Amino acid sequence: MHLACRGLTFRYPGADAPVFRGLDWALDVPGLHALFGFSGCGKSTLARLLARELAPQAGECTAPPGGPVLYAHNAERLPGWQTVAAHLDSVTPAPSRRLLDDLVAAYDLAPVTGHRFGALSMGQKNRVNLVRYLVQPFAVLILDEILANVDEPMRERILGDLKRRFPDRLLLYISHNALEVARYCRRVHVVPHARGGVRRLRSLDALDRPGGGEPAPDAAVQRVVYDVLRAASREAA
Ligand SMILES: Nc1ncnc2c1ncn2[C@@H]1O[C@H](COP(=O)(O)OP(=O)(O)OP(=O)(O)O)[C@@H](O)[C@H]1O
Repeated sequence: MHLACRGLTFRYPGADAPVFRGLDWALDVPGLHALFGFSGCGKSTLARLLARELAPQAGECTAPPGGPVLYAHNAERLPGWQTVAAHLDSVTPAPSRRLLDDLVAAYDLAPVTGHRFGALSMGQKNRVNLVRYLVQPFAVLILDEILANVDEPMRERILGDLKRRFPDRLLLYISHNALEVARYCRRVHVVPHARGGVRRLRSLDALDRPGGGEPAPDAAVQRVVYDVLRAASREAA
């Protein structure tokens, strides 16, 4: 399994500098991974390149076999006039019916399935949007700030569930929460801030037990992630 970029160069029309300049990066194990970096470093741009919503000026992205690369983000809006149940029913393929019921229960959406999408809170909308993607066939699902406005216990519940439920598929989670990505993600792929374009990412393995054995305190875990991000950004500046 490989989700990869080779020699990826991308510049927005009219921009002074590229966001990526000859980026080489590969992700070769399934499970829940994270893309982490300061605001504006290029996480969403990379996600859209991987999902082929944007075309690079040079280089390419390759996806693993077994389905499309889907890109879910927190600004997506479903039809406001339809009930949640009607919408989820209409987009769920027959083999995923059971999965849909499980996810609605697990993510605490049962109380709002009879409501119109437009009448939901932001956190409820984002959970419905997430479920809508999880029931589709995919090889890779990119989750860009998909749990924004969802409370902490529910975020933890969902991230734990994603890890357990989809161990053989590739989920790439974009979040600004260092502790969350370090605790839940198999690898954290750190995107440095690089003025002339990002050339490489740093990948950190399972950070929840850096000392081996005992879980490390929250502050220590956060520090590891930010130390790597700052060092990579200094190097790339
Ligand atoms: N449509 C666009 N046109 C021109 N420049 C853009 C466009 N979208 C993003 N950019 C620029 O590209 C860079 C990377 O943006 P991107 O949205 O990928 O960052 P990000 O890491 O996802 O940020 P955040 O964490 O704030 O969501 C930023 O400098 C941004 O200003």
